Amino acid sequence: MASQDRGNTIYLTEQEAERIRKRAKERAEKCSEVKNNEREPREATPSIQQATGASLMADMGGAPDPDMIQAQGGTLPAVILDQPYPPCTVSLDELEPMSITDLKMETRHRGKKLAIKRASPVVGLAVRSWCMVQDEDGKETERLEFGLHKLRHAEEVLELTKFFVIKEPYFTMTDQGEATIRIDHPSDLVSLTEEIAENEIKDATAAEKAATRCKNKGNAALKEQDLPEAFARYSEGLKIATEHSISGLARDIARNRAHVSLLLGQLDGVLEDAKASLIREEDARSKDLDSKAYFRAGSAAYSLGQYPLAKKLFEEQQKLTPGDKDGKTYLKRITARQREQESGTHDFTKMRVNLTKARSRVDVATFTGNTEIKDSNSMGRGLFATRNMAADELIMCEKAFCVVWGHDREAMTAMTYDPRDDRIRVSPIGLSKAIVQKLLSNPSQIPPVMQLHSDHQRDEQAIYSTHDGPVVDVFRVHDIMSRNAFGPGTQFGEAGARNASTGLWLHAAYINHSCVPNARKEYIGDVMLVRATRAITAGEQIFHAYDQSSDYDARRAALMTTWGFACACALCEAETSESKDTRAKREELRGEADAFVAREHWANAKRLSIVKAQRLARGIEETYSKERYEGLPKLAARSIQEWLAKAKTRKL
Ligand SMILES: C[S@@+](CC[C@H](N)C(=O)[O-])C[C@H]1O[C@@H](n2cnc3c(N)ncnc32)[C@H](O)[C@@H]1O
Repeated sequence: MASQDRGNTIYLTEQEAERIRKRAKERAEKCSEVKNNEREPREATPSIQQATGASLMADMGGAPDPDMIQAQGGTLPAVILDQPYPPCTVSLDELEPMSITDLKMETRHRGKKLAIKRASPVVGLAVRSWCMVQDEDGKETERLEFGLHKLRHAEEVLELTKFFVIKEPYFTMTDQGEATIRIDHPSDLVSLTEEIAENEIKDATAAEKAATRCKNKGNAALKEQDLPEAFARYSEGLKIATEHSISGLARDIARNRAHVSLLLGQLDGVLEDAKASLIREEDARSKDLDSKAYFRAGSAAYSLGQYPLAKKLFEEQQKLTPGDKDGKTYLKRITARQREQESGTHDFTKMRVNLTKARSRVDVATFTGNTEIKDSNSMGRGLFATRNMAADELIMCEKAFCVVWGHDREAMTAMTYDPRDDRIRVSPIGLSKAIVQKLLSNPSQIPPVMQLHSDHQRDEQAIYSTHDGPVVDVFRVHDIMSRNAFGPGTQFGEAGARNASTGLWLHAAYINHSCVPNARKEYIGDVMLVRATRAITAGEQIFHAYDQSSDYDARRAALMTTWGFACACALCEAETSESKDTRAKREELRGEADAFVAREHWANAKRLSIVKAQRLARGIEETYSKERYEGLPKLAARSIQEWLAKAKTRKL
């Protein structure tokens, strides 16, 4: 079995594919057999010993990983999506406590919460991690598994602390038939990172001492570059200081936390904390501190692409510390971004020149002014032109919401099996991990991402946050990524299906496919440019080609597997109405022509080669009926025609 990965191919033999399907089926059967059964108690000591041994092995890189499979040329993870379920959307204080002994097999314990402590080291595997956990009193032991989204700020969540509360725990089975509590949605696991017990804080003086201790610990962690720890300590201190109305200290901690959040890419939080930290007094020190807060908030607004807000914040900063050079530089950049955003007049040459592997994320504004999103009938929503555009004109240009480059550590490709349609696909799961992380860090971005198309719509009312933080449905992110991600190509030389670069562009995601498109995509780093391939009139729908293969069967199969639709464009209609033999003959000739192009470089072409190329081109063209293909592209002849055009420009 071959699976297409946007140009590259990963092969999975029929036997391997069958093994994945069988594993999924057997697990589903076992789960339904044991549904609602009582949990079988575990013995603490051997369970913990087993996890400790497995963790050691994993750290040494020698632990057997049941998720890894052998595919063409090496191993890669196989992820069975199982039946997706939604994340918990209520706050901890609305859930009823339960204990490990209350767990029922194959059950999502709705309305319940389970407080646990980690009782073993974490076994960190490629896709999921697991460990042993116990009730708070240590009497019952159970296995806990965290799925694909197990990391936060590149660290194992299960290792960040020892104490957790699981919201609406899901008790199920591993593929190997072992009982386990399973976390898929990161928001279903609340880490209790607080170090100071509430009963230690007896009065305002004790509260001030405790909050100051947290602040100092946060500062020390920041010095050590341990940002998650600094964030946790500042958060704890801020909570104590706010609850006890110690306003000066609360402002100091909020200002420091804004700095850490900026470094962690938690931009929404920077804006909130920086605002909360403002002193608004006239003395020099207060002005200086407020200037810092405005600078942090302005930087966050800039990174979020909120240029009018960023401008306002940097102007405030300049009032407090007139002439500050860094603030001034930002104001200049904001003016440039606003111009780009309004008019689409970007300096693409400069963008290209400044692009490097290390600086692949380009500092430019998104421009969408020539387009609008509207209903596109059978294709769902689509992108439409709001004015006439000439051939080659820029229709839109957009900075990626998220890109994972092949050379990034996060790049990870897996074979995913989806029991909902029984298909095995090559999935850039590194991208869905990165999207989930970005959404958890920036909850304001959750609605625009969740509004994107997916085949599996949920009808329940979407809730994107609780008192415990943002809620991200990871199954939905996976479904959305599967239908909306594109590859920005091999701009930095990396190649291969295993580490292909992929990204998500939120506005361009509304562009539908046609095999006879009126637009083409180009990339400069993480920026997608969409240009008209012919004149476009206002009101016309914009189309680009998701798949450009000239092989009718391969193209239609890829459109169905990767994108879930059967194309009904004029070219597909023409090809569908032809006989199989005609299409097969054309494919054979295209194969010959492509081999010729690969063999003979146009720059060295002799007269004889040109004659041969002309014959090949003619042969392909003759397979196209004149009437049927009137005004339609002859895709199979594309590469040989391009070769001929280039060869003829040379003087022979
Ligand atoms: C990237 S999204 C495009 C925007 C999408 N139509 C929407 O409503 O958000 C890709 C999905 O759009 C639909 N689509 C795109 N081109 C199509 C076409 N030519 N015919 C039918 N459906 C199409 C398919 O459902 C596909 O998975």
